[in-house]
Amino acid sequence: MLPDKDGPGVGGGQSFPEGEDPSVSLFRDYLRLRTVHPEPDYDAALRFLDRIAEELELPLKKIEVFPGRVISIMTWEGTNPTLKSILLNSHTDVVPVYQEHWKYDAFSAFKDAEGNIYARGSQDMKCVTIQYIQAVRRLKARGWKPTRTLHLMFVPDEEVGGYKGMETFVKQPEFHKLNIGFALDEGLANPTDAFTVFYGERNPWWITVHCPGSPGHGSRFVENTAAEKLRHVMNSFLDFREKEKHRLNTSECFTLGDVTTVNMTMVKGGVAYNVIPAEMDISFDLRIPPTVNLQEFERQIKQWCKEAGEDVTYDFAQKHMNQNITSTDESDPWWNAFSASCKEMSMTLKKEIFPAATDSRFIRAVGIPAIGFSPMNRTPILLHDHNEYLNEQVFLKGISVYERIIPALASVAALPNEA
Ligand SMILES: CSCC[C@H](NC(C)=O)C(=O)O
Ligand SMILES: [Zn+2]
Ligand SMILES: [Zn+2]
Repeated sequence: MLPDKDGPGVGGGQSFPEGEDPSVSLFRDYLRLRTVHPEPDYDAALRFLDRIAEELELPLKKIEVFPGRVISIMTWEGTNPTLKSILLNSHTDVVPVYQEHWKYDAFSAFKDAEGNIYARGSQDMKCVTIQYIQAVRRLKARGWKPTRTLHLMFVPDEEVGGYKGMETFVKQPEFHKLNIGFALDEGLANPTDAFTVFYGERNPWWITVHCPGSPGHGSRFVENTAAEKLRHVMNSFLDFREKEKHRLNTSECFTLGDVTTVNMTMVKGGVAYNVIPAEMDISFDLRIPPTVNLQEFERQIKQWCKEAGEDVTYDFAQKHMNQNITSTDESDPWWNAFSASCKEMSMTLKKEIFPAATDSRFIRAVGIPAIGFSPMNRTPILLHDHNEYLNEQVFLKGISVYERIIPALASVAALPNEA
């Protein structure tokens, strides 16, 4: 049986397993593209998007932010293009896999008897890309037209920090010309009936503390060693970690996004068993909620380093300082449009701070409200994990969800600053 409601062409000549919804087939085709780090096949993604743009009869603009790093923007112009536009953002890259731990080939998009589709990117976030596309396809098919312009943006390199993607692009004139008023980007699955929405993110700080010390023979009690300082630093950070963990575990209303996490992730130093090293480095991944005073927090780090001993210094590989959050007040027109359409579909929303970092942080940093949302309820959180999967029914429901949310956002009445 061939698919029905989306009509022919959805699969673009790709696989159409018997009886399968064409949106699911398209999703599985996209999952098979190896846009995986460290060498993502971005050309395959660009060819795929070219094909989609042709099918949807929408212009596709490509901006090469760095060599080989292209941002594609598919635009559906609104009937009132002077109003601020809506951004539907998704990244095209995925994180690597440990294939030996997967039940199926991570790039075969295998579907089991329950309809679970296994593939890297099935949750993070190729599902959302295809859901945006299929929602737009359905809206076009039924003759609906947006008032505000819609931009579907497909960005590279989110999984490696976004420098050659969104971080740089938001500072370019081409981005500002898009005149974006509100953005949707990725969220996380929710194992319950509810859907999680993210209105802010914790700031990632990746810090290395350098502990210099007196070298010497490994058989002696040398004073002022690098290791003693490193132990002091390690204890200060990890004691704080315990306190934050306790705060999370004892406060019922807290989620991970509400506390600071600290993880010691690297230790470097030493050349031989019997040579006391002249320096040791210790690195931490810190994630800091938007409610924390960042200046005060850095003063605390400085103090820990001072207490650890002479000449202990630190530097940052990542130090995000922007603490903008997106309004989820019912009086906010964007949030109101988003949440009201979810309510109409009887969806329960759980508002949270995203525990890790997505491209939304760059969007919010330039003053644009952004909500992180991947419509996946009744689904375990498996992003970056082995055997990442998404059930086809949950995936299909997500298309219908966007079919309601997109018109609601595109129809938000002119705001006072747009009049
Ligand atoms: C700080 S750039 C790295 C971005 C990555 N994002 C996710 C979602 O895993 C992270 O939070 O580690
Ligand atoms: Zn992601
Ligand atoms: Zn990811």
